[in-house]
Amino acid sequence: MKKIGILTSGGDAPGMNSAIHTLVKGGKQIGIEVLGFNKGYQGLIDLDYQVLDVSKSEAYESRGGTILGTSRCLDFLKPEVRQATVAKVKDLGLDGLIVIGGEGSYQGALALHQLGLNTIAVPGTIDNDIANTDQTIGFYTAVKSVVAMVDQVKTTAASHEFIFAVEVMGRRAPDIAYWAGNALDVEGIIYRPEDMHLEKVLNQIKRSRQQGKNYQIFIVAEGISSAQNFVDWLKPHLDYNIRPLNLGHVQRGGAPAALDRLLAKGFAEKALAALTEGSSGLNVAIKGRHILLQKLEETITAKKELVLPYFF
Ligand SMILES: Nc1ncnc2c1ncn2[C@@H]1O[C@H](COP(=O)(O)OP(=O)(O)OP(=O)(O)O)[C@@H](O)[C@H]1O
Ligand SMILES: O=P(O)(O)OC[C@H]1O[C@](O)(CO)[C@@H](O)[C@@H]1O
Repeated sequence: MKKIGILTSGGDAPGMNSAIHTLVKGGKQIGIEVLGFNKGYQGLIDLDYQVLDVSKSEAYESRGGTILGTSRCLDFLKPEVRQATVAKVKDLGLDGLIVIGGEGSYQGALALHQLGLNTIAVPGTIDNDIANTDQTIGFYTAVKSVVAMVDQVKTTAASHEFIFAVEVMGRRAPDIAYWAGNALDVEGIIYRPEDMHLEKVLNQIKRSRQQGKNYQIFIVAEGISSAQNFVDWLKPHLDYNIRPLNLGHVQRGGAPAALDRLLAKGFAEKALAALTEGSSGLNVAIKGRHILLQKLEETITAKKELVLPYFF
């Protein structure tokens, strides 16, 4: 094996650069050239890449985002585009590819494997929306950011006796809402459709006020409701002021937490070893303290669980 490619796809996630650096450094150590395709699958289609060296990847290793850029590439959804792309990258002499991304990117990685390009996927998304792995790269950092931002809004909430509906990211999975909401002392976490239950929410507010707390926080997973929609729904039934707060893309920013850097390094080492041994159609994952390889086809169809890092 002489030449491999790597790309980041879907939303960026803090820790992607740590994974990239580990792959570049690891590749160098075993004499493999590492091409970084720019802007996700778009770079693969256009053969738009950079030859990565350790001095560059090292400089960005501790930063958020991705030095390769990323995209949501609609062209890659077309089977004929994927087929032509595989032919082109094989002509380029590429022996294999590592895709770092979320659930959608996994679908793309599986398609490439089925077309005969050796491909390994690495879970990189703040959403933690991939089945059969405890965490994805970027998730810890996003939860940490959400907790810090909600802590920050508490003082103004208390001063004005406001209720805040705080919308957090997670299109297909409410993990950020669930973890951050449990880490914080909030009145409610709206992470399932049944949590939009008027009587339950009003009781949560009443109980909190009776206990002497003069502000309330509801964490709302974006897949269930927007902050504004939650406010519009609740406001007619309240005697208190309520405000929407959509935390938005700041959740994807910032430097990766140490745990995300560790995870990224472990994932990248495992993925590189698998690719260089000739494996394909696999993804890396973490279960408990073990980094594992799994079949992409099974991961994509498996049911995603929602769990905290411990059990009560
Ligand atoms: N079914 C599919 N077949 C082939 N490629 C796909 C498929 N679904 C998604 N992709 C490719 O993967 C890209 C990223 O997918 P998507 O936008 O869903 O983000 P993601 O990887 O799930 O990350 P995030 O969780 O951060 O949003 C898409 O833009 C597309 O190029
Ligand atoms: O940046 P975009 O394309 O608006 O995507 C936002 C989506 O990406 C994610 O942040 C995941 O990367 C989701 O939580 C969110 O719904």
